[in-house]
Amino acid sequence: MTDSSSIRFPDGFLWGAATSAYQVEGSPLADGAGPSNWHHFSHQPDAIADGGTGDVACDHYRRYEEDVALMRQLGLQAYRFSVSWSRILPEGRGRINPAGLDFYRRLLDRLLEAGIQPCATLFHWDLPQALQEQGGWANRDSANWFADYAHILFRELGDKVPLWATLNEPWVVVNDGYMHGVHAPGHRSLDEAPWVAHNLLRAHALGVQAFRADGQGQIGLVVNLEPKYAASVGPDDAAAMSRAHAYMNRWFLDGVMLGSYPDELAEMFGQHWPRFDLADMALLLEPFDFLGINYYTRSVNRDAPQNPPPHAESVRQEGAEYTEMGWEVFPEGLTRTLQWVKQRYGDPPIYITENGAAFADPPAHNGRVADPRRVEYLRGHLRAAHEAIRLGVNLKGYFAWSLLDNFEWSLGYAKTFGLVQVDFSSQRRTIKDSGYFYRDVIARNGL
Ligand SMILES: OC[C@@H]1[C@@H](O)[C@H](O)[C@@H](O)c2[nH]c(CCc3ccccc3)c[n+]21
Repeated sequence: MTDSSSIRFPDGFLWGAATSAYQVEGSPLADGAGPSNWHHFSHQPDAIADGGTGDVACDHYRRYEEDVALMRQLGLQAYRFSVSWSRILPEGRGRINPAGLDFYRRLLDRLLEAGIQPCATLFHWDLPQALQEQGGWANRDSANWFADYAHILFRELGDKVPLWATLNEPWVVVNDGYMHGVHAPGHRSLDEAPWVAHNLLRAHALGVQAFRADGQGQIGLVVNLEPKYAASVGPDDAAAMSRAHAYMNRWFLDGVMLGSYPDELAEMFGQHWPRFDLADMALLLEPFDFLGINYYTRSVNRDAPQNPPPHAESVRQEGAEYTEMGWEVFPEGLTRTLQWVKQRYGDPPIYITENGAAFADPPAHNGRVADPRRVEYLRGHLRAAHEAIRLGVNLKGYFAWSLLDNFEWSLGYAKTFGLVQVDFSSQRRTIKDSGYFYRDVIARNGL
């Protein structure tokens, strides 16, 4: 039963949609670009579920003008995208590739002409392969490599970008790339993971300092958060929930907002947990302007001592609705998560920088794609976001994930999140019903 009462968001609330470079651009080596670690990883046998790679993706590198026209059709006020580091710096540092900068200048000019606010993420997982080969984020120098890259973007593109984010979801880089090995670089190392997390946050802080020196606009950090519940009232499951909460939700935010890491992490990593310099922890506290929160689902946890940290596993909920990712549809978790951030971290300005769902959409028919489950997912989560605003959360905007069906990392192209369907054999775009629903939400500034 959908609640039919109408709701209105505050004046000036920012409505957008999001993508990332490796997932939509294609042409990974065009015009002097260097390979990223995701280019390298996706070409490894069996790395990607359907054997997909980002070689073509949505061909956005060449079709960006058509895609900006789609954004206008949807009435987007903002567009969140990421910059491919290895287009700008083919070897990750040193020599700049002017053609790489020129692509993003063209994209930014089209967006500004269309009255769409660019929101640029500096790093959305695609590290230059040349830097991966020097240890990547496990190398303490990675923070400086990132700061130099950031400085170039602020200098070259800064006058066209009002909203910047340093990193997208450091937790996923650590968990999927260094703990479970299912994302680039495909490592499984309890010794590397804590250092990778730490160097990512050092990079974020040095990036913010570079921004303060010569950036314009606002800069933030984007994290994925998921409220954790206990599968039973027993102490073991409660402890598992607490470990899972520390591991996903508190690790990075405590680092940059409180200057410390949760004690549970040292406990669960044991002798693999390093001793971090106090000077480093002070650097992490470099203040930034907003928090980007990516919300999709919650998880219900039980104790799993045999698992790597956080020694927990999620339990499927009988009778609940799930997306194609196996993620429970749980909009109330968004309200709860936003309230938790407000209370724990001092009421920072927040953007929902990603929210969306993968459902098995039908092929386009007569120029239409019926995706009612995605419409209901978005409706429910927009209501939850509005409830958080009513409860006093300083929520400034919302970006739907994603503008386009795209490359869903290790799952390839089968999982579709787009407001717009992409037929990858023809590259034809078709706005789905959820895209038209979202267009109307933006036009009404509410439901
Ligand atoms: O999975 C959908 C999207 C990705 O396509 C985005 O690139 C990424 O920013 C993103 N993060 C999340 C939530 C965190 C997560 C990512 C991957 C696997 C499990 C959880 C969901 N998504």
